[in-house]
Amino acid sequence: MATILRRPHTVARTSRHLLDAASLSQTLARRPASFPRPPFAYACSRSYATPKKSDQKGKPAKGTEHLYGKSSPMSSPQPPSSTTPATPTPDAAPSQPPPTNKLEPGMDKLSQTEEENLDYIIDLVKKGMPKSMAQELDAVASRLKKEGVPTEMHEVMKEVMEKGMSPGRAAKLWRLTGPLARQHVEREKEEQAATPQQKTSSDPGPQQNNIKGEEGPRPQEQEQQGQQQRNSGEEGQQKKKDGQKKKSEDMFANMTEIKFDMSNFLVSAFVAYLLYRLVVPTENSREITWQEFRNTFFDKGLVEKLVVINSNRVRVYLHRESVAAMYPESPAAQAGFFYYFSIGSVEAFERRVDEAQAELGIPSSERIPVSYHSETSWSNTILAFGPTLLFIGAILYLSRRAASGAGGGQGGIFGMGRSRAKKFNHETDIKVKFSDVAGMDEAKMEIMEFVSFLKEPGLYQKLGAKIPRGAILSGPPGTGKTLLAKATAGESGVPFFSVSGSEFVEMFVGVGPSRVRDLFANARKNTPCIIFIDEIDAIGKSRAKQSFGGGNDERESTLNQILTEMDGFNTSEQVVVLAGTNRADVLDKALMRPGRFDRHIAIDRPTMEGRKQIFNVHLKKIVTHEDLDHLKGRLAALTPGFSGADIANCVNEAALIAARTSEESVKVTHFEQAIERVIGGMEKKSLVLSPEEKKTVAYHEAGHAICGWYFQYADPLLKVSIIPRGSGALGYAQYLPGGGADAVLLNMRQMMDRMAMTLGGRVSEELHFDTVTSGASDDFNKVTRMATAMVTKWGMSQKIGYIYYPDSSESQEAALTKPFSEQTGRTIDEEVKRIVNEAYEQCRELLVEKKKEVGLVAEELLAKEVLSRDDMVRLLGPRPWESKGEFDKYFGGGSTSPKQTEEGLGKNPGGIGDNAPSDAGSGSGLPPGLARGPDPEGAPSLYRREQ
Ligand SMILES: Nc1ncnc2c1ncn2[C@@H]1O[C@H](COP(=O)(O)OP(=O)(O)OP(=O)(O)O)[C@@H](O)[C@H]1O
Repeated sequence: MATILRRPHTVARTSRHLLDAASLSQTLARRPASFPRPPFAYACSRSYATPKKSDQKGKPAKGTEHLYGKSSPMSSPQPPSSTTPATPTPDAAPSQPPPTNKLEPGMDKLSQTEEENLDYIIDLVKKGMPKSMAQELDAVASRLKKEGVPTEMHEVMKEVMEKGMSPGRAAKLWRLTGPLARQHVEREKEEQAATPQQKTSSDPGPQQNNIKGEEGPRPQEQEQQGQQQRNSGEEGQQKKKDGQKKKSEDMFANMTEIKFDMSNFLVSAFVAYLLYRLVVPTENSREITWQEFRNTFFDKGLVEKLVVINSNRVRVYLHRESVAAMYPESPAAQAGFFYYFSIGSVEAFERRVDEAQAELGIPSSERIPVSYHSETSWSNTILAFGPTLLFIGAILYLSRRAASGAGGGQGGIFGMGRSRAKKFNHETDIKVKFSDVAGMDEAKMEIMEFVSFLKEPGLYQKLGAKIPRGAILSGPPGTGKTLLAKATAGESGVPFFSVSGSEFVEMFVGVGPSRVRDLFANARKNTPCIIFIDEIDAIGKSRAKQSFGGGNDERESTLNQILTEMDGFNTSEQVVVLAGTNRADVLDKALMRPGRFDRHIAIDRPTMEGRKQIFNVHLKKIVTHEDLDHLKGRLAALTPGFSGADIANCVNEAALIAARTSEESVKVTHFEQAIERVIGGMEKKSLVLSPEEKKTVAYHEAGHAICGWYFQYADPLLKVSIIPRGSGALGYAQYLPGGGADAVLLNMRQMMDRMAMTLGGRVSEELHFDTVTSGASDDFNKVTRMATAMVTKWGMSQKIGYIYYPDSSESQEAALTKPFSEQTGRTIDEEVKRIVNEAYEQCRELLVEKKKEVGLVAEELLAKEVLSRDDMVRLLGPRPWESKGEFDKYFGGGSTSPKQTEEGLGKNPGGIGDNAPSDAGSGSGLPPGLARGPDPEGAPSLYRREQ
């Protein structure tokens, strides 16, 4: 016992084993609760009881044998041999054994039954334990037997035995175990102090065994033993006294150390037992039927009383002593075991009981008492409290997390207010350098200044120059804004905090500003450093615009906090704030003023040269044996309007396609397939067109192709296909934009040719079929938008003149009221119609003239599904107009004359049926900013800036 007490870890292990033992429910469930039967005489059995037949003893009542298989309600499974109690005899005295020890006042000796129960439980939990621990448990049991238990505890135990466990009784027992445990410890210590010699005796007690068995003696005990051996030898009396003094000090230390653990141990043992009883609830009760109840107990006069519980169950209280005498093997003879049966209604039950008693002729004075109880089961209680407990648990968990994570006032409730910014360590995480960012030389130049500021701040400060606080990088998605910011951190060798604007926005008020504060506080601790706020428009939208329709206070205060933090920077604090956005136009002006985001760096989609460089960066990462110079030029020419991210995606797609066909290296065809996929979407093999539909698509695409081939300012065709792609695009035609030349302006002729080419599909349908289809709606959309822009924005209509009318996407006023009068509106309509009609006439004229060629191309398309530029040259001869830019260099001949003009044209996948919102719809002739998907034209960039 003492050794358990000295070792908290041993106790912990013991407790764990107890719990383990309790969870062995499968095995244990089959074990009966073999509480010994109370050895009372069965004198209480009623006189009207059915005469006992000796041959019936221990057997089930007639007709009920089958109910329990081999066992009957009367039979009990084999109790554990170690605890099988002696069969009580009717005349056995129920009294306690004569006391051998004098008990302390307030202590009760355990009765024989209780001692046997204790032995049984100890046996139960000892299963699977190391021997040493089992011995410890035995020691606990023997002490309990020897010294008894407090009277109060004893009474509660009796109640539990009789009435079962209840939360109130459990709490009482819990409360009483603590003092008992302490008392045991003190006794143990006293005994050890009184008989020191016993420790060194040749017959070690269980405690000593435990020490050796587990871990060997502790240094203190080794010392004690050594000292005692010396004492028994020639050492003097003084040494002996010293040794004893030291030992008692040690004991005292141990005693104070283990008090808590001992009570823990007892409590755990108790809880383990409770758990066991919870897990194996059937051990104490068993359901029977009314017939079994009647035949086995009622008719034999064994029933003491009946308790109706919750109006649906009846608990049967038996005369245990009589049951034990009649059925010695039955669990019903054990204290605390009850049979119960279910009833439909209380009235029916009462009637049945009355009838049964009347049948047996029981006089009314001796009728079996029936009482009524309502009980809440433990499981119900747990279920009822479950949600509340879960809730409290969740709150505790969250608040602990907040307390541990916040590390101070910044955390706010549950750490909500802490910044979500990811910190990249400059030494390990940021490997990006400016050399990884291809193209955008001007942007790099501008941002380079921040690098030199972070590297050599003195250079600027000594001249009195104020260091710029930050820069906004704006541009379409995927153009490398984040990459550039990372490269800036990589080059300057400082930590980099990256956060998205949307991460400041939360449903709780005050979280946004709190996160901003936290972010900047973190940054200040790590100076010099760079903060990058991506998608800053999520919080930095113009406050004036937000207020329209209610506004958003939370977002506004987050923005205000950013402004304040940026103002609050000390000029010598080397924190640079970079922000990325796709919509610089919607940002609040206050963000852009000097002293905050001083610089505005626009990053546009890459030019031909930029694309070449980006391809160069990404091609290095994959295996290809192509001539890199030629390849990157060709691919750059094929991908006008692609952003850096599109290019990275294309290269990766190409590698995937090559891998799918188990190629050794990635070839040009793989890249071209990848580009087609990025532009037009996946081929839709599942979409099977009828022959008529296919013919219509072929003539539609042929119409576009012929226009592109013969109009001087239209885009030269590169490829045309009638394999459906993406969502809704039935045909697909790829045009080459001015040989890759990055044109920045579109003149009126180009626009007219583009519009005429876009209408080529429908005109071809009209010329070759009786009727037309719905597939050209997207073409009309593009043409209309371009014609409208010509009239309302580009001053290309004499009737409207040189006036700019913003559309609804550009200004809120325009969204509410048209910026022109009714009269002007009508004139605009007329002018748009006129321009579209002119384009139509131009197209029709050409296609009537080239009707034969349209037929040729369409038939070839029907046969081959895909036509390349070479096929077109084969069918139609060389294109009558010269190629532009580096077209011939990358795509071979096909044109008749040398370079002539510098124009930017786009691919036009505006095939029939691509009215659906597909990427393939990023068609020709769209005014800047109106195209969807990868912008096909280099040209419109100028217009975008003007808008
Ligand atoms: N100039 C470039 N050079 C090399 N790779 C680039 C370039 N631009 C973009 N990329 C590639 O595109 C990927 C995405 O770029 P990034 O995340 O920087 O775009 P972004 O402009 O920040 O986009 P968003 O506006 O959607 O946040 C990069 O990881 C890189 O692989």
